Formats: sequence, C-alpha cells, structure tokens
Amino acid sequence: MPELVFFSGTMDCGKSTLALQIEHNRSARGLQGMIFTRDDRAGEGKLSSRLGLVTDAVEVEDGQDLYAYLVDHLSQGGRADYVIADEAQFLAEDQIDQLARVVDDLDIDVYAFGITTDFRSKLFPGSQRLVELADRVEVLQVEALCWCGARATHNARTVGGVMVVEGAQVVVGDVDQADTIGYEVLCRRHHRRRMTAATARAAALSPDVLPVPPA
Ligand SMILES: Nc1ncnc2c1ncn2[C@@H]1O[C@H](COP(=O)(O)OP(=O)(O)O)[C@@H](O)[C@H]1O
Ligand SMILES: Cc1cn([C@H]2C[C@H](O)[C@@H](COP(=O)(O)O)O2)c(=O)[nH]c1=O
Repeated sequence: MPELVFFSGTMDCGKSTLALQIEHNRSARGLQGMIFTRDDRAGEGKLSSRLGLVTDAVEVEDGQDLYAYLVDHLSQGGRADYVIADEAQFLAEDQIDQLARVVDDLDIDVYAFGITTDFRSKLFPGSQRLVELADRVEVLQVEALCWCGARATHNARTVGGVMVVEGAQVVVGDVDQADTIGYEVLCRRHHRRRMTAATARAAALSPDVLPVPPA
C-alpha cells in the first residue's frame, strides 16, 4: 500500500541525507523518482546534504500543483515510481494535499522531509498539514544535540550567536553561522530560556559567576 511518510526533525539531523539515501537505493534498483525541493541552501533545483551529497530536483514554485505536475509527467511518458519532497516545511498546505492525492490516486509512495517547527517553535503550515495527513511520521534516529548534550528538539534563529524571536517565518540559512543570521538547535529548556552556546559561554565567563576568593 503506498504511503505518505513525513520524516521530521530539527535542522541538521540528517533529513536530506536520508532523502538522498532513499533516492540512491531505489535508483540503484532501476526505479525512477520525482524529486521536489524548495529553497535548498545549495540553490535552485538542488537537494543537498551537509555530508556533501547533492542531486538535481524540481524546484517547487508558489501555487504549483504537484499532483497536476505528476499527472503531466506520466501522461507524457515519464516515470515516477516514488516521490521525494525535501524542505517540505516550505510547501503550502494545498501542495501537501496534492502529495496525499498522489499517494491515493496515483498509487505512488511519497517521502516528505522537513523541520516541524520554526524558530518560534510554531508549526510551519506545510508541516502541520503533513502531521494531519501523513500515514506515518518518522523521527530521525540520529539525534541532533543541544550544546548542553540533551537531545535537540527545537530550532533557534540567531544573530551573532544570540537567539532572536522576531522576524519572518522563512529565512533560508544554516547552522554554525556565528557572524550573520543563522540557526542553532537546542533542547526545549534552553530554547525557552533563549540560551544558545554563545550566550551560555558568555554567562560562564561573566565575573558574576566566577568563584569569589575568600576574604
Ligand atoms: N563532517 C561530518 N562528518 C560526519 N557527519 C557529518 C558531518 N557533517 C555533517 N554530518 C552529519 O550530517 C547531519 C546533517 O545532515 P543533513 O542531511 O544536511 O541534515 P538536515 O537535512 O536534517 O538539515 C548531521 O547531523 C551529522 O550527523
Ligand atoms: C527554524 C527555521 C528554519 N528555516 C530555514 C533554514 C533552512 O534554510 C531550512 C531548514 O533546512 P535544514 O535542511 O532542515 O537544515 O529552513 C526558516 O526559514 N525558518 C525557521 O524558522
């Protein structure tokens, strides 16, 4: 039975790597996938992982009908044995409905990959719809870690290492961008306290918390 599967997690937990592995294993067996992405850091029409792997993909546009795109592709003699949709948090709710229709009406497996929540710990509309519609939601096995060593469950947006809570929901970027706008994965406790690696380090070095020598 074909499925709509949502592989979800924080940034930097290996989602795109898994997408590329699924693609590799299936194409090694002669299957042909349709790969969608949107706003990958590597540029338009790319699905990339931080391990250095990259493949070409169809860049999804605003308002594009993904079901119609697949039907068009198939009716022109193209093949699509499975569908991969990376950065699925950036898709519109309608586009997730269209992916569910691909599963139900075209009998094609759809594997969607994306972060669940934004820097304010609010669901992205595309991720919300995936949670609502997916046959399965899979959390990735390799844990991304907070600076404290706990499992990272939240995405923080940082400017110069300091967590911010104002701004547009979508700002394409990466982890480990200390000087500019970047992201850092945190456990809930430190996300709530807005404590990033940089601010924790600064607090540890602050004279206020240095041991006071005996008088
Ligand atoms: N130099 C490295 N050596 C080994 N693993 C790495 C290295 N750099 C990144 N990774 C792995 O890649 C993961 C990020 O993979 P990626 O697919 O880009 O994540 P996502 O798509 O979830 O943001 C990291 O969690 C880490 O496990
Ligand atoms: C938290 C958050 C992230 N983004 C962007 C930043 C990246 O471009 C992608 C996530 O990519 P990854 O492969 O999972 O690392 O999403 C954003 O636009 N808004 C946010 O709140």
